[in-house]
Amino acid sequence: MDGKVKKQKQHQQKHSGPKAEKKKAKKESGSAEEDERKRNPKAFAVQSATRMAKTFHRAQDIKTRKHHIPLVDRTPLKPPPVVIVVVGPPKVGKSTLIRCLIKNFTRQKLGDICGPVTIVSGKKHRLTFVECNNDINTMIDLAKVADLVLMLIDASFGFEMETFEFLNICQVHGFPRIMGVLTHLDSFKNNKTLRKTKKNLKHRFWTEVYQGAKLFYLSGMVYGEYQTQEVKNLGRFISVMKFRPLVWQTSHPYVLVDRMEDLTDPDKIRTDPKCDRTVSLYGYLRGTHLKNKGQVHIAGVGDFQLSDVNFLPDPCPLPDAQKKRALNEKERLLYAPMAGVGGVVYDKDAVYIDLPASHVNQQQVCAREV
Ligand SMILES: Nc1nc2c(ncn2[C@@H]2O[C@H](COP(=O)(O)OP(=O)(O)OP(=O)(O)O)[C@@H](O)[C@H]2O)c(=O)[nH]1
Repeated sequence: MDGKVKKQKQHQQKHSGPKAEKKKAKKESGSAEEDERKRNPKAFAVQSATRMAKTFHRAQDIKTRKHHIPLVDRTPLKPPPVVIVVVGPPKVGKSTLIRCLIKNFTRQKLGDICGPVTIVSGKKHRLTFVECNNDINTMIDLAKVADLVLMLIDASFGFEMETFEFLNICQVHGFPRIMGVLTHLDSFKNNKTLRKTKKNLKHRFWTEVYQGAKLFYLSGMVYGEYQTQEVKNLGRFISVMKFRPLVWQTSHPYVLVDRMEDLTDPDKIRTDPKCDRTVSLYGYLRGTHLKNKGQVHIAGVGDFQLSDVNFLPDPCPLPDAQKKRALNEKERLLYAPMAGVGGVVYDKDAVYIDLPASHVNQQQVCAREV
């Protein structure tokens, strides 16, 4: 061979003649698919009735899911943080899970979980974690305001009364989104039992919540924390989740108080410990507009009249709009005033800045030098 490759003749499409006309007619009628079905009926026949039923059900499910009555989206441009309530029987791992999720999002370690903890989890997302105590009043209050419920279940024990109680309470004001989390999976030594338990609990959970409800598995602990990858997956799932506003939540103004300040004169309290107190409550306003001087109900306390409503700077602001994918360290904010972290605390008349111990020492040294 002399190295030259002979060029193949290219296919020339016919534009005239009987074949071309036939093709053109076929194209215009658009019955190619019909034709195929006729020509090869076996390929399009139902192979398995079960699979066919499943496909049909799935298609119908997706169709009906779209049939929701459209709701007016009243959320402001910068929506308040999403409320995530962590529920479960005692010692199931609620505090551990919140601590791990906070560490996953903000890279900060929190000691005690006390009151709501708000974090910036993404460019447009903020989350508020609340641990639900196992008394009926807390459950009722939190079921109303929850956007997402993380329902912790001790796999070595199974479902407990607290879980069912909370589920029943949830039905009153509209069901928030519920996600199950199985813990204590490391107590199973036998793989077969573990698989069986997981399956049983999953089906039980589906019966209680809805078919196909998401259930996460936390398969063990490393140095007192859940496995990083599992927590990361759970965090990712939470932060991209979409929430359908519940009717109760969109028709009422409500505040999940994350900080309280007693403004009563200490002298007055000393002389009469049961005197009327003046308190200021802080929190993000959710739902509808809150009227100044209006009547409010404080859960577990009673009905009161507001003396004043004020806007305060956002203690946990979203990052400024910038074109980048992830948050930087400065933007991963954490606000948990009841747990005593967060750095900056806004009061009615003052701003407190928490300085770490090392910082304080440095300043004192500087002052002495001066
Ligand atoms: N082996 C094992 N231990 C766990 C697991 N989850 C939690 N624990 C342990 O269970 C204990 C209780 O965890 P917490 O996070 O304090 O549980 P809690 O639900 O907040 O408890 P209360 O606030 O008292 O209701 C801790 O010592 C954890 O180390 C798990 O998956 N496996």
